[in-house]
Amino acid sequence: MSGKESESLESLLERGLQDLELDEAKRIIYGRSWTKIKHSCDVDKIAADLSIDVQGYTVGARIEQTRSPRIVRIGAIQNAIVRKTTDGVDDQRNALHDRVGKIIKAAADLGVNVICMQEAWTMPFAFCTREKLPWTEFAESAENGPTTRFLQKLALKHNMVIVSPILERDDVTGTIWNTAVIIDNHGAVLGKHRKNHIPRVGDFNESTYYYEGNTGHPVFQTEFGRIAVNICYGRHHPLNWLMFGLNGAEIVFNPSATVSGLSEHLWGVEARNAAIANHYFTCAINRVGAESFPNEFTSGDGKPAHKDFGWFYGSSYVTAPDGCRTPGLSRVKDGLLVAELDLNMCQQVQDTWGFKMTQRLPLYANKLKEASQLNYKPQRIGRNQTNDRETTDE
Ligand SMILES: NC(=O)NCCC(=O)O
Repeated sequence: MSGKESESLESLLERGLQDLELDEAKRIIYGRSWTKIKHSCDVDKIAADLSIDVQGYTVGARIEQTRSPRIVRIGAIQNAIVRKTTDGVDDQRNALHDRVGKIIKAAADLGVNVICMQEAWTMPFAFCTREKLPWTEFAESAENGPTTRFLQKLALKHNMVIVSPILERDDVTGTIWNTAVIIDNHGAVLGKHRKNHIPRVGDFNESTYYYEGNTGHPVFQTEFGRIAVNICYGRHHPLNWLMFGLNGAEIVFNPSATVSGLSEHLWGVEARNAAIANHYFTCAINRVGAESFPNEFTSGDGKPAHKDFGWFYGSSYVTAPDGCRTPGLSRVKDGLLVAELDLNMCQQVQDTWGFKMTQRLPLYANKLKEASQLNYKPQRIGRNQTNDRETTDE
């Protein structure tokens, strides 16, 4: 590799494998393959005009006798920041509104019913700096801020549900939260969800800005299915995914911001496993590109002072309840992923595998209550492993 970021896992596979071998490799990695959507409009022109990676896939469920298919098209937008981090806050946010607004329009042309952007899509992921200004000025009201106002018009115009992960400034307390705002297809703010699990890893110094969320695990009932949002670091917590499932989610969006060298080998595992374990669709979305900040920072992890976060590797993808996933979007380009799915698959897979029947919630509820007590005694059997070696002065 010439030191340049590789385009995608798929492009690497396609360079090394041909035809049947390539199909077999993808079958082993991704499971039953999704079929490319045959769009009526000129997708290549959309991709060229916007300079984005546009991919569209469809997966069907079995036809039932007593229920019609519940076909929904979901969209994921991944994008780099548009302006420099040293530009004005309003200029940076407006440039992102303009860029993402064009991609939302393209998604509408491609028939998307529900769309989700990446985590904190209206700003650079500046939480690495631990600086309060100007970054906290990106925080805005979930219900009445400029971003929600901007998207409400688009949601109504395109008859589209929009999931907008932003930095929220609580209207009453003035506190800041990492929040996903859900706007329904009539332009109304349906509600919001605040990020449940806040990282303290690498340069992800988010706990400097906001606390763990206090909105629980809401599932939003929309005309295009029951949706929920698991924001980034929450993807590492299976109980977080579980609760959205217990609340009846059919699609869980995972808007994220994460970098190569930290999480890329986990990226294809966690949202995919959540879909399998909870019998719902997941949509993992990651931003792309590198973001450099004016002042050097360190994060107490031994790395020398630096001004950037590393490479946000995109690679957004969708997984069906049966564990079959789409290829990922580009690692290096802005992108729009369209996935057409039949929500009936959730119940069909649940009936086939039965995890909601076999998951033994009362057992684990009791065990978790015990394990969360300060005086918890781990259930261990057998001899203690003696780790202490004889030390000899040589
Ligand atoms: N935004 C965020 O929570 N990132 C934490 C790092 C990771 O989860 O990969």
